[in-house]
Amino acid sequence: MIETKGLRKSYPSGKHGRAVVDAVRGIDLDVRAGEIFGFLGRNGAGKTTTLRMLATLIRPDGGEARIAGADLLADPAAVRRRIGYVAQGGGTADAVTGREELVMQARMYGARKAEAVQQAADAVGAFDLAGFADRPCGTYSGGQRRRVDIALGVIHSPEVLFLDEPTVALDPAGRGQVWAEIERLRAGGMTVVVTTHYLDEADALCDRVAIVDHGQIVVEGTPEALKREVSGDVVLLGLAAEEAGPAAAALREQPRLHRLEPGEGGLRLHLDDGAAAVPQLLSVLNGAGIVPGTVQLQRPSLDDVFLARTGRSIEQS
Ligand SMILES: Nc1ncnc2c1ncn2[C@@H]1O[C@H](COP(=O)(O)OP(=O)(O)OP(=O)(O)O)[C@@H](O)[C@H]1O
Repeated sequence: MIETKGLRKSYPSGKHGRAVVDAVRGIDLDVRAGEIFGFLGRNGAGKTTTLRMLATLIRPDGGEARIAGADLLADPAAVRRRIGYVAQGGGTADAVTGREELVMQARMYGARKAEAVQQAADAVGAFDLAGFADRPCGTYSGGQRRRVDIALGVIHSPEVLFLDEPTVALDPAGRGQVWAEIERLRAGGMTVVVTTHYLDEADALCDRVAIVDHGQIVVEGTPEALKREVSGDVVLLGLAAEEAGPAAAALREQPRLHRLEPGEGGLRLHLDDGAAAVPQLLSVLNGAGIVPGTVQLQRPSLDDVFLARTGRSIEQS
């Protein structure tokens, strides 16, 4: 549905604009129809610039892209008709009601007056906006406003929707509502590309993700596959202080074990395939007369993937 090759963009920077910032340095993407694709990266990694290029808002300096069958550089107007774009922070005005915004948006896409009113009414129903659609947008909660933003982005039934940080600054309930809408759109067959730096959300909701760093994709895949590639799980054994030494001695030769260290009221074991290893560990400990008070298995998260692939956590700029 979206294929890009070597997409790049630089901006002039410095006092006289002579220096350049290479914001996007050659991005290859292959987003499939009907998937939620997550674009993950730190502030300044190049996510917004990439999205804005794909949404025809800025022209790439180089590379090529096809979106929903149309060529981005040769026929941006065709691309524009087939996509929706919701900017970071959206575009609603405080004094205007959600319904009025929806009608104006439908008109902008060429609908006649009556048709636009009907499309706005349909959107109010589909996005469950009836409770507030006739109040000015300035009175909405963050989550309500974002739902109106998304409804505006899809008023013309695009094939692809680009969402830039749709859940930033929302409380957990608002984030949940926004993701529920995104999932509903996907269930209706829409392809959704979303940037976020909430890795837990991306893990739970994206079919595939790409991690972007310094304007380039460093890795791409399903959250599951990426997490599997980060070697090893962690098993935490809760042990009495006097048991930790003998337990460490008994476990040191375990085949799947990479590292063993004291930690969190017992021992912390780094090993492959923790779920399979746990019964064996318990049986070895049992043989040494030790029964751990607690056993906890920690699988790698997308944060671990991010750290392993970029050398820093997503929170560090
Ligand atoms: N109009 C501009 N002029 C100059 N530099 C820019 C411009 N827009 C973006 N940049 C720079 O390009 C780089 C990439 O910015 P971009 O906004 O794409 O990153 P991002 O990953 O979306 O970050 P964020 O999550 O903070 O929005 C940054 O170094 C940014 O400062």
